[in-house]
Amino acid sequence: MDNPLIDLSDVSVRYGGGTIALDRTDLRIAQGDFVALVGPSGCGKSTILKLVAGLLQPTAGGVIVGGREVGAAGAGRTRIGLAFQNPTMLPWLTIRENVMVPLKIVQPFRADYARLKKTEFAERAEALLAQVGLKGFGDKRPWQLSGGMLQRASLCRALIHDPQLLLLDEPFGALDQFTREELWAIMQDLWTTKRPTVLLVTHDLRESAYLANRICVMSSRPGRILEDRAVPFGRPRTLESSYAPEFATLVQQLRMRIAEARSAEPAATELETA
Ligand SMILES: Nc1ncnc2c1ncn2[C@@H]1O[C@H](COP(=O)(O)OP(=O)(O)OP(=O)(O)O)[C@@H](O)[C@H]1O
Repeated sequence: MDNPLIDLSDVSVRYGGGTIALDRTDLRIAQGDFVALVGPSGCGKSTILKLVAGLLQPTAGGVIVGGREVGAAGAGRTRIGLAFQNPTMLPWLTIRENVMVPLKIVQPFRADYARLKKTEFAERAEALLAQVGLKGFGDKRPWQLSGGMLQRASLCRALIHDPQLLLLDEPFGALDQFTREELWAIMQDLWTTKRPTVLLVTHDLRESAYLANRICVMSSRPGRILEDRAVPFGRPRTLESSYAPEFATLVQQLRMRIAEARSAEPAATELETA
C-alpha cells in the first residue's frame, strides 16, 4: 500500500500497571478506506484508536498518521473526528452549538470562528443535522433528545470540521438494535458523501460487515491483527442485504475466528522489546 494514512509498525504498548495491551502490531490503512477492528474484549482495540489519535504513546514501534510520526502533540496536521459510545454533550449548549464545538477549537476553523463566520458555520451544522435526520432539532438542548438522536448529533460533531480521519469507538454500542441499524445507514451515507478515512471499533460483527471495507480481527491480549478480511459487498448496503447468505457466512466466519482467539488466550506475557 502506497502512502497509507495510518501506518502502525511493530507497535507495542505496555500500560503503567504492567498490562501488555499490544505486542508488535502492524496495521496500515489507506486514505478514504473504512476499516473495522473487532476482537475479544480487552484485546487492545481502543488502545489502537488512542495511539492513532495521539492520546497515547507506544512503548515500542512507530505510529505514523498522514505521513508524520504521531508525537506528544497528537496527529500533527491530520484533522481527526472522534465519536464514542457515550455521546457526551455540553448540557448548557443547544444541539447546534454542541455540533459546532470543534470549529471553536480546531484550526483553521478556529480563526474563522473568531472572525465571525458563525452564520456560515451554523448553516454547515444545520446541513449535517438534516443529513442525519435531525432537521429542526438544532435549537433543542441535549436533555430533550433520545439516546439515538444524541448519537446522530455526536456524528455531526465528529464531522463538522471535515476531518480526514474519523475514529469511532463503539459509537452505536449503547443503542437498541433498531436504532443501531438506522444509524448504520446514516453512517454509510455520511462516509459515502464525505469520504473520511474511518477506523471503527465494534463488538457487533454485523455492524462491521455492513459498514466496513476491511475487517481486522485481533487476537486476545496482547493484541495483534490475526486476520485482515476484505468485505466484498457492493454499496449502498441495506438491511435486506445484511440478511443475504454471503453476509451471514462472513459474520459467522468472523464469529468463529474470535471464538478461536478467545480460547487461545495466553497467560500474562512479557513484552518482547529489544
Ligand atoms: N490506562 C490503562 N491502564 C492500565 N491498563 C489499561 C489501560 N487502558 C487499557 N488497559 C488494559 O489494556 C487492555 C486493552 O485495553 P483496550 O481498552 O484497548 O481493549 P479493547 O479491546 O478496546 O476492550 P473492550 O473490547 O473490552 O472495550 C485491557 O486489558 C485493559 O484493561
